[in-house]
Amino acid sequence: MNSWRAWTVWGIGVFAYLVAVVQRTSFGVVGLEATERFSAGGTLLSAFTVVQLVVYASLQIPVGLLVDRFGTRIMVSVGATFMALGQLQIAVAESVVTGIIGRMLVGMGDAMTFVSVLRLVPVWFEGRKAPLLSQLTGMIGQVGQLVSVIPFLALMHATGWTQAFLSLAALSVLVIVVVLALLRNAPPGVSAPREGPTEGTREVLAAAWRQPGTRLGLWSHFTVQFSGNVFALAWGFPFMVAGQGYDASTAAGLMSFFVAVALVAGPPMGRFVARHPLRRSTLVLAITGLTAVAWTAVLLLPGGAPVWLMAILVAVLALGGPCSMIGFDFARTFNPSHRLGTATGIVNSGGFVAALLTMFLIGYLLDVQHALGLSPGGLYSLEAFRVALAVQLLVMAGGTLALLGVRRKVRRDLAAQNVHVPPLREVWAQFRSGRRR
Ligand SMILES: NCCCC[C@H](N)C(=O)NCC(=O)O
Repeated sequence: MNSWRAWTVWGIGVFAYLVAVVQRTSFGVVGLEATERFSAGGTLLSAFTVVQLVVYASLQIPVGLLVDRFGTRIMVSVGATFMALGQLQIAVAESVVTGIIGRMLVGMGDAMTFVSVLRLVPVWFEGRKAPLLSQLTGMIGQVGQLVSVIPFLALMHATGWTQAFLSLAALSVLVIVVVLALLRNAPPGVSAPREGPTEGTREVLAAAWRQPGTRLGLWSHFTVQFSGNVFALAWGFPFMVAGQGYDASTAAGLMSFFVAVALVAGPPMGRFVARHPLRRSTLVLAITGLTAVAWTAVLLLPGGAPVWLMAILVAVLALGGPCSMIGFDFARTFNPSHRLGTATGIVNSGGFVAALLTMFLIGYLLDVQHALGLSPGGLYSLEAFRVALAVQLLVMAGGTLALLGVRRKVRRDLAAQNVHVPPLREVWAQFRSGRRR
């Protein structure tokens, strides 16, 4: 454990995840070229993203079950195969239907990667390192977005659509080769997933779900991550440009700021979680509260939000990504290792289901206001956005209530094992008397 071999295995897993993020985000950065190639407008193009996300979210639990049975090596190489085939398909696709099939294949492969890679951490490293390494996995993977925005876009402009997507397919082939050659599910002598207790699929799923810690992870991921996803993947750009009237370069700058904050916030959050495991859900609630306050300020300010206020909102939204990794920490610490993939899959479905639901509700509310003549400024007017985006507060409130309910159950179970979580006011009083002394 913690040997150079562990670091090599983890490094390969992280590389596979980074490549999955490149594949996931590659289509989004070539919107203009895609509009031309598929002769499709904005709504049809957004179908590519939505279909990909639906496939990704719906496969999380099956993938979790499969990784517990077959292990990371097989799942990541099968995932990379799907992504290579998907990008190959996109490279030659000329119609919307064939393009969407390509994105579905990419979504399938992408779905198999993160949950499988995260499973390597507790198997190859000692427990204290796990929160930080999980954060680093998520954080380094996000660099894949930058690979899409900079070298991939440059390649697209230099060589054209087909060559650029063929190169991405080749990148996933490289992942298959490296993973099959060097990645191992577990260190020698440690039981690999399929050698664990042989529970049936239904038993594993039921046991992972019955564990309140898994549900605490699910609701944490659900509540704190979705708003950032909705902003970055769907409505942030139209809201800033069409709703607030920012120019496109300011909006693009704020999007880059989002990625930068998400990258920087990971390690401190990992260290906080390692030091204060009993305060994990409090951190989730605090970031959710900040998100709600920031959205309320941006949506209520008469005459639109100044750029500095939007930057604060963007920074808070970006914290949601690393903070959502706490959900996986709950899955890891409350489940035995042979059920970890399943529990992680359950948790990971939370944020993405919430994001899809909210993206849909926002689009629906914009359409309804327009159809009823309630948005005279147009479909994407600031007034229409104020109402539509406010629906996020309801989704956040629902997630928070569910989180608080299951947290009570988790704390009761902990108390039965003699682990008591001191109330925050007690911790604060101790902290103050310590400082005075
Ligand atoms: N530093 C932000 C990492 C966010 C990771 C995120 N919480 C997540 O759920 N990722 C799943 C995936 O497949 O990317």
